[in-house]
Amino acid sequence: MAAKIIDGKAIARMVNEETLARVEKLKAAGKTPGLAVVLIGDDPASQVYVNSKAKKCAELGIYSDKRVLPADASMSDVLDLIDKLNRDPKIDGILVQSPPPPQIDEEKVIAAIDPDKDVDCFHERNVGKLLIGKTDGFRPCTPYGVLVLLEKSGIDPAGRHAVVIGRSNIVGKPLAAMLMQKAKGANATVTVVHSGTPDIAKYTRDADILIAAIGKPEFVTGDMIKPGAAVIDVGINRIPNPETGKNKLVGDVNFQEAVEVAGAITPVPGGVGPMTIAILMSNAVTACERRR
Ligand SMILES: NC(=O)C1=CN([C@@H]2O[C@H](COP(=O)(O)OP(=O)(O)OC[C@H]3O[C@@H](n4cnc5c(N)ncnc54)[C@H](OP(=O)(O)O)[C@@H]3O)[C@@H](O)[C@H]2O)C=CC1
Ligand SMILES: Nc1nc(=O)c2c([nH]1)NC[C@@H]1CN(c3ccc(C(=O)N[C@@H](CCC(=O)O)C(=O)O)cc3)C=[N+]21
Repeated sequence: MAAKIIDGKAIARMVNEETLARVEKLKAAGKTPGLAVVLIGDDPASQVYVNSKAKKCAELGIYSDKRVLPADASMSDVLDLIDKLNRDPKIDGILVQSPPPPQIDEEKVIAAIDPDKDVDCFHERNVGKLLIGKTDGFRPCTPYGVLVLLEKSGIDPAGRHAVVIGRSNIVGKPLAAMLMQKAKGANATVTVVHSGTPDIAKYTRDADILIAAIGKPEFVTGDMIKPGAAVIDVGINRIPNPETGKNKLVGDVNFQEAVEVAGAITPVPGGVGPMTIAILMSNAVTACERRR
């Protein structure tokens, strides 16, 4: 039996509607939330993301300030810009598109962002708060997007075995922290597997909720999934499509196989991606509500 398809676009639309109402309330009080998106270099994939963020801002009435620095920008160019944006009263949120070019030390850039404007939730202060369960402010966009997808699909992680493939600072690690969190958290039993794990399938086959965030096209095959499990595919990979000669977008999960085994599954595109943007917008509005 084929799995239920979790519609990330529809759930993102629900989140965006709530965000729009919050924006309207702020505007009625004379406050317009503002988001700065910083892009260093001209990577085409990054440009697509940055433009879709600006477009969503426009749709929701959020002021957006897109700043593009040349690919050979220096560390001090970037830090000067961050400093300006930190002090700009119109700007509530700052996002620096990842990954930056090699001469830029991403860790230092993130550390320079005012934590109250850190809508990605990448700053060590916000990451630390997340880990100790003090999420009174921002939640990281993609991991929180995953939790909202589960919640709105009626899948409660409490007491279930959640297996996360990948341990990056922006997806796997914060997601594992949020899934295991007790108070106001998902209260799941969490296993994290990664490139240092021999026999990954041994763990994934026991997962009630399986989340793939590795950046390897169609890595998760049908035989790695427990029948009836919820499968959340975070991966965004562009691979050549021999039929059209162009690139196509695939996730970290072999959808064709997985859909036959899983109980519920997110597609790529139209799964986690739209949620990431929706939570980012919500965080920008939260930043405005808190700052002003
Ligand atoms: N939909 C969305 O909104 C978003 C999608 N993405 C996508 O999600 C994917 C993951 O992103 P991100 O976390 O940033 O990626 P990173 O490359 O930063 O991290 C990948 C993680 O997967 C692990 N890994 C890589 N290959 C394997 C393997 N063969 N077996 C087991 N583990 C492996 C790595 O292990 P190790 O730690 O040892 O290197 C690492 O922990 C990408 O496709 C990215 O494009 C990312 C952000 C948002
Ligand atoms: N500072 C920073 N913050 C990020 O949040 C961040 C980042 N850097 N660097 C790159 C990753 C990736 N990411 C995505 C956002 C939306 C979609 C998305 O909307 N995807 C659509 C498809 C879009 C397409 O067709 O390319 C979908 O899945 O339906 C995907 C990926 C955010 N990231």
